[in-house]
Amino acid sequence: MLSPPFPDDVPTHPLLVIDYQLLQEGDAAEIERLWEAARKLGFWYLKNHGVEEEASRMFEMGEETMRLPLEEKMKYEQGDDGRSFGYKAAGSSAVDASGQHDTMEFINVSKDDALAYPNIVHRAYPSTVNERMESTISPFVTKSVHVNDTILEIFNDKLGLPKGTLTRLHSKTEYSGSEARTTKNPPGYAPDRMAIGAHTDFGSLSFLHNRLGGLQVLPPGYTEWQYVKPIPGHAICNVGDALSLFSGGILRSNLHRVLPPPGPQSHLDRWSLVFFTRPGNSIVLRALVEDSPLIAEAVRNTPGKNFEPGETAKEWFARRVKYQRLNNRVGPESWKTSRGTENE
Ligand SMILES: O=C(O)CCC(=O)C(=O)O
Ligand SMILES: [Fe+2]
Repeated sequence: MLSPPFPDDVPTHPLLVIDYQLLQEGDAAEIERLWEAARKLGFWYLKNHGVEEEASRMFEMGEETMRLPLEEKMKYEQGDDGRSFGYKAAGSSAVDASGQHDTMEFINVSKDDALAYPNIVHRAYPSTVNERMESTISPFVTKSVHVNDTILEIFNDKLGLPKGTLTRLHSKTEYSGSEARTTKNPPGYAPDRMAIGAHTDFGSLSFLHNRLGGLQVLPPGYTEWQYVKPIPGHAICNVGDALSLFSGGILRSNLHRVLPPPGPQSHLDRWSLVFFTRPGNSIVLRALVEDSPLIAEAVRNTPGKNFEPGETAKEWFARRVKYQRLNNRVGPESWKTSRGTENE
């Protein structure tokens, strides 16, 4: 898919490029660079991840799904009770406290549903999803889980946690909010109109595939949003709230948002694809202070911060999704209720 280049006259933020191949080989210098990226910004590029073909097929699945009549897609809508799985129509969520609506549609497929197919764990999906569950979605999910698990194991060691701690919190045997998401944002909106509002991700790790620009980060100490330039073959990875809480804030869950693609890309449909790894539903989100002296020390050194929101991963996730939905909005306080680690 050839598209006009990302413009060179907009502010971009460089991310460290991490080589997944080297991570798998246990390369100490590469692990150190990943550790730096995850603590300082919480975002990095990942190359040599081996999921390019599966990602391309996921984009095809997304195109087939978004081409369905809106009425058909709405049969699989995520609803207002805080569930993410299913279809999210453009305009159903707020992008800020004023209640401005988002412009992006999603299809979210649960990891559990993809891997159990044709059995249903959580819910049913449109025909275009079902037709590609085995050929496209399940292989993408399986590979993405493996990439994120590899990174979680590295963080486990660097955080000084007993072996297998983070793996256990993201267990293969417990259902979770982990999901694959394909998004579409149509052209025609003002260049500064948010497609998705400023947020931190809700789970542990996000594995994002972008073709066009539009993703922006607000790096620590900055007051101006910066674009993250898409690089062919490079995924964009980031830390989410759950992992930030587990680590006592050592790992950074950074604010980001999506605008229309800048410059000559602005007249195109913008597609993106994410795999979100989230903890098992029953896992209580809190700093793992008893398991790691490093985490205990990090918490001691940031006395103003609350690393114990008193929610399970499922509750945290549902609250955040639910109160972003405009159907649940009663005022600016609804946006506040939907927040995670953003304001800390
Ligand atoms: O589309 C993108 O580039 C990012 C999407 C995102 O931040 C999200 O879905 O949480
Ligand atoms: Fe995000």
